[in-house]
Amino acid sequence: MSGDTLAYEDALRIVLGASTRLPNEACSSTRCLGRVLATSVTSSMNLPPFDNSAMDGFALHGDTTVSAGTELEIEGEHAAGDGIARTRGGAWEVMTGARMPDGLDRVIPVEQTERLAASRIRLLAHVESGQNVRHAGSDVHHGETVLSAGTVLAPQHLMLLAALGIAEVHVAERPRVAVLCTGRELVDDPAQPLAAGQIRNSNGPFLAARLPLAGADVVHVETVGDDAVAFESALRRAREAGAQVIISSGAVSMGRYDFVPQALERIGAETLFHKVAIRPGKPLLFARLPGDALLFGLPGNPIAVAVGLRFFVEPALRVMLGLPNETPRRVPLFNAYSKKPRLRFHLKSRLRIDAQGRLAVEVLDGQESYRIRPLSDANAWSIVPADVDALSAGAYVDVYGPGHLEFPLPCESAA
Ligand SMILES: Nc1nc2c(c(=O)[nH]1)N[C@H]1C(S)=C(S)[C@@H](COP(=O)(O)OP(=O)(O)OC[C@H]3O[C@@H](n4cnc5c(N)ncnc54)[C@H](O)[C@@H]3O)O[C@H]1N2
Ligand code: MOO
Repeated sequence: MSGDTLAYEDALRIVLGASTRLPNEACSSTRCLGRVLATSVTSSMNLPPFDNSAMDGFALHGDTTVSAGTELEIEGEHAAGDGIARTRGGAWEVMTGARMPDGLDRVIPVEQTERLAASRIRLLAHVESGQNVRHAGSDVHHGETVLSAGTVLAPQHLMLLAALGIAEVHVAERPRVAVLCTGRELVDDPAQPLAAGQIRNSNGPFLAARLPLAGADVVHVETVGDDAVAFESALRRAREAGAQVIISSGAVSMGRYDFVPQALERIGAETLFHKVAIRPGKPLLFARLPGDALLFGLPGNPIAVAVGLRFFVEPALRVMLGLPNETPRRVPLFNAYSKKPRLRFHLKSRLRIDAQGRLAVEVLDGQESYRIRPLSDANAWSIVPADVDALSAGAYVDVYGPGHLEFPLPCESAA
């Protein structure tokens, strides 16, 4: 506890303890981008599958070095894609990627040869055994483990799977998540003019856009007014859509219309905590619903929603996906920062390269939880722990990427 409010570390422990690993499923290797590999992948072939030429040139054989000046008959031509060819002791004209004719063990590039007649060459350089040959299995050998469980599949992994002819992999099921935004002030349709007191729903589109990047499948999105009955119906629809995690925004604080805690009590949910010693997002609520779906009641302010997603929901998604807890990067502060003690701060930040080419993190101006403009300039979060009140420029802070599967490397320099 921090004062009478739960410390972030304790709240996180509760979230992790309530989250369970999802089952695995088979996934076509052409459609597995971004999925988390559940079982390691082993190659059942050599890569390259056969000895082949690394150069356009001439394949030949020798017991030792074949010397410059040697003259050879050209027996034939062998291009990438050609099948078996057998030597009678001469040279074969080969193209890059061509299977090495049987019995030949080295390749001399065409520019190191001189054409004497239509079918005769002279070597202009020595050639050693194995020279310019890409041997079978030299990249991946049969039986080798090439990808380990927990790999988040990226395009380079799909390249490897394709090269190895692996059609299907086993991945963790994607957590199914629903998003419910509360507030009668909210307008969903961007074309609808705002009446007095109304605002546009920005939390809904943010969550719906971020969740797939965090490995989740968004199965239901709904906006409801300040109405506990409508909220309970929306919870039912979210669960009917198969949601294992429900994220709500708004109505968890102290106001007259902050009905989420009471609605949860009425449907028999178990509230695991309400209020955490953090800023922003202090009134955050976490509950287990009947039927076991988890509910994250995020405070309505947009940055409280962003922090709730990043530092509470995403750690739960990692457990569900079979990923270990995240380790932050330690990065020096570009600017000094001070705050009041007792709350852990999650700060909209920007990783930058300083004048000496070193990585630094800048805490952006405008940290209030209603200010979304600085979030659009941010590419990272930096953390100032509850027991720290002032940090000077150059002090190291924990830094997290914008999503648990993303870590930015800035390309622009600090002004
Ligand atoms: N007396 C107190 N008042 C407040 C406290 C407190 O401790 N005592 N905590 C403040 C903090 S911190 C936060 S955060 C907010 C959280 O309030 P709620 O979760 O009840 O959220 P709402 O009141 O529904 O909304 C807060 C704010 O966010 C705007 N909002 C809501 N949903 C959306 C959306 N989908 N898109 C864009 N903006 C949204 C809403 O209009 C409000 O301005 O409570 C403080 N008050
Ligand atoms: O938690 Mo609130 O988001 O500080 O405004």
